[in-house]
Amino acid sequence: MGRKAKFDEKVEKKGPNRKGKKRQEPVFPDGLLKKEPGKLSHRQAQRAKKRLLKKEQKKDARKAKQEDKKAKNKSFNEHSFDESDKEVVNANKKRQLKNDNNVSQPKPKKLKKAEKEPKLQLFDEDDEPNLSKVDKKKKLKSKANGQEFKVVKVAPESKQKQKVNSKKQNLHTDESKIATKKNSSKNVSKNVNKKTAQVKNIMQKSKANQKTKRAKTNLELIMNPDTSDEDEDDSEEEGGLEGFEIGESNSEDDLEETDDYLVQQNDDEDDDDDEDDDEDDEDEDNGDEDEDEDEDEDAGIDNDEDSDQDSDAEAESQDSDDSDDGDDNSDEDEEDNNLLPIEKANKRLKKKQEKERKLAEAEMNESISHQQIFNFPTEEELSNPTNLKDVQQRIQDVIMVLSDFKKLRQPDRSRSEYLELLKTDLCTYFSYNSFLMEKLMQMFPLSELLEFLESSEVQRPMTIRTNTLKTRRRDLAHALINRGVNLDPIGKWTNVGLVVYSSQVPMGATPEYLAGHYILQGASSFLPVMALEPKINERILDMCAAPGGKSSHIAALMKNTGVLFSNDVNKDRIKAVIGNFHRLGITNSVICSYDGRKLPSVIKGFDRVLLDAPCTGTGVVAKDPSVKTNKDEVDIQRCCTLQRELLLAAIDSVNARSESGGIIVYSTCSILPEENEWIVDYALRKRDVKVVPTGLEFGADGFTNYRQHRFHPSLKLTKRFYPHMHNMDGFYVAKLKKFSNIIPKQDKTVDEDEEEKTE
Ligand SMILES: C[S@@+](CC[C@H](N)C(=O)[O-])C[C@H]1O[C@@H](n2cnc3c(N)ncnc32)[C@H](O)[C@@H]1O
Repeated sequence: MGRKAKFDEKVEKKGPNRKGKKRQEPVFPDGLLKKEPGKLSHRQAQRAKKRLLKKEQKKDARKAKQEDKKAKNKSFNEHSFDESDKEVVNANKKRQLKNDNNVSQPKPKKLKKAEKEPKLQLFDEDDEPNLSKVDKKKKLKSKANGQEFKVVKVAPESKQKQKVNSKKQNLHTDESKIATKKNSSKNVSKNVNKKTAQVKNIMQKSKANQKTKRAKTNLELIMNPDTSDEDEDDSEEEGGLEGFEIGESNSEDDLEETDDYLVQQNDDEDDDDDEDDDEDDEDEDNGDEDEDEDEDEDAGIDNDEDSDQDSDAEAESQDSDDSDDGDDNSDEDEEDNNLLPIEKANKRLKKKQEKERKLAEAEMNESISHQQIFNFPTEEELSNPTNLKDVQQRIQDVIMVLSDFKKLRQPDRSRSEYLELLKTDLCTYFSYNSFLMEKLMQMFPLSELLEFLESSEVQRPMTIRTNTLKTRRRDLAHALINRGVNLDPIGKWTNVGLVVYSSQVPMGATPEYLAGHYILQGASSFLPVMALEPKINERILDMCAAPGGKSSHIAALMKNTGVLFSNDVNKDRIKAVIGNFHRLGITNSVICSYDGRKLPSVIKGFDRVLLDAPCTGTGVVAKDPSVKTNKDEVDIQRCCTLQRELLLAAIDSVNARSESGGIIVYSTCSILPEENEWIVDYALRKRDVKVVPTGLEFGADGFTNYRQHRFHPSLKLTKRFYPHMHNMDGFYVAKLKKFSNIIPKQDKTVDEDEEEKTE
């Protein structure tokens, strides 16, 4: 229950409406209600008085300044001014004074400069060769300060007002800015000679320009009579009127030319960069005149300048690599003062892009010209050891020549000579023996060969496989992360693999490892077992199992059911299988040590067989760099023969009538076709088997053509994996399905042919 408010008429009601109702009509003194029109209140009168006073002071100061300046410039002006035009003329003089600052001692100096045209063209380089860009910028700033310092004394205004006026002035000059920008891009590419010609033109045009300039001044004054001289500085810096001050005329002219002139002027602006420089130079001279200027005003301007300098400095730091642009930049910086920050940034970005484009072009041209002059090394040069950098360069050069052999070859050199030179250099650079390098050169296009060789130098990322007999990947990952292991799933293609980026503990000694929750295994080693697709309760043979990585994976997929025969001819290596199986909790296996070739005579009838055959290991050179140098033709031949025999034995061990299987997977960690497609192609001819898809979702297709050899088209279904393509060890996987247990009659001549082929 809420409490009821007690009504009391004496208590004043609250709330806007009630209050409004109750409030009496306001009573004002007579003076306020019956105010005489035009009569100001005391306060208003005071303000007006103040304003008037201030205006008077300003006017006086301006006049004093103008007179002072007039006196100074009298000697340079041929025309006298009418007293009746004093106001306008004074304003014109203000502008003229500023312009005069740009062209110190205007007429004589400028004429002198104009006479020395070549010097004008190379202002910064010739006159100030030792000035860095920063120095030049500083100098420009000091010039700018000088100008504004003087100007402020003529028309003292508060900093705020100056800013407002400056904005007004900017608006006023927007038209000219647009014209300038439209034309500046066209004009950037005009060369220094043109500028010289323009200086001459300037001399000729000066009279007309002077008229127009003054007309513009008048227009500005009409539109914005309070505009400070600082604003005028801005507009003139932008409009680039300086180049036209050489003319002598100060006479009053029509305003009609103004707009046209402004566009014309802006057209010319960029071309007159060097002239601007000269005038800046002269400004500096003028700066001396202004040293006695008003300190306060100067400080105000300086603050503005500081902010400009800050933004300039920032822009400069962004664009520091443009520092060699020298005088062009200085001019543009000055011009940039009138641009919005975004416009400045855009301008600089464009400039930078243009510079980068030119650099790239130059680099390309250099590279082409370098290539064009690539000389085949002499015998002496070849026999003398060169440094690796030179070898690397020569590799690139030769690859370039071979890529456009007709055009870039040396007429007296054959393609095979270039290839031989390339092989020698590749062997030197990557430390391969000549035989293996030749094999690789036969396999890959040259550009890909380089990629392969380079990636084969890099260790693959460490990967582990979760032992699903003991744990789940998520739990394992959690446990390892808690131990400071930085890891991720390998990829979508496996749900048991983890890639280890870094670890605070040795990955082969964590409690999880010792407990058998995972095994260290390269990602490529997952692939043959995935292709095998072991099923529970099957009889599976791993013919070459040691040290047991793939075998344990098979056991895990069989979920410790059925029987897994893990065989390896090497009894020492078999010990590693035993150790691993104990650790991983594998209980469905028989570990044996037979020569795989003889196994079918001992045991057969398997649902599936994995033959992870002994090979040259050309896919794992990052792991075992000795492969690069210690494998020769004999090794390959020996491997191939063994691989052929082992594969036939593997096929013979499988029961073609297996309900769930009849599958053979052949794999190697070699990328040589002799050890892969060649072997499978042989088996296709020897046994009643067919190549079936591996079921692996990635990998390059197996070869069907290799040099002069043609393999069965189904070999396309086999898969190749490369370090440079898949970021894993080089690997080969083929999956076969056996259709009959009948072994076709042996044809000895075919075997002999095969051996000849290998040779
Ligand atoms: C590439 S390794 C096998 C690696 C194994 N699959 C694994 O994942 O840990 C090749 C193995 O074949 C074995 N081997 C070589 N000749 C053999 C043969 N005639 N019979 C059986 N095994 C053989 C080697 O001892 C070697 O352990």
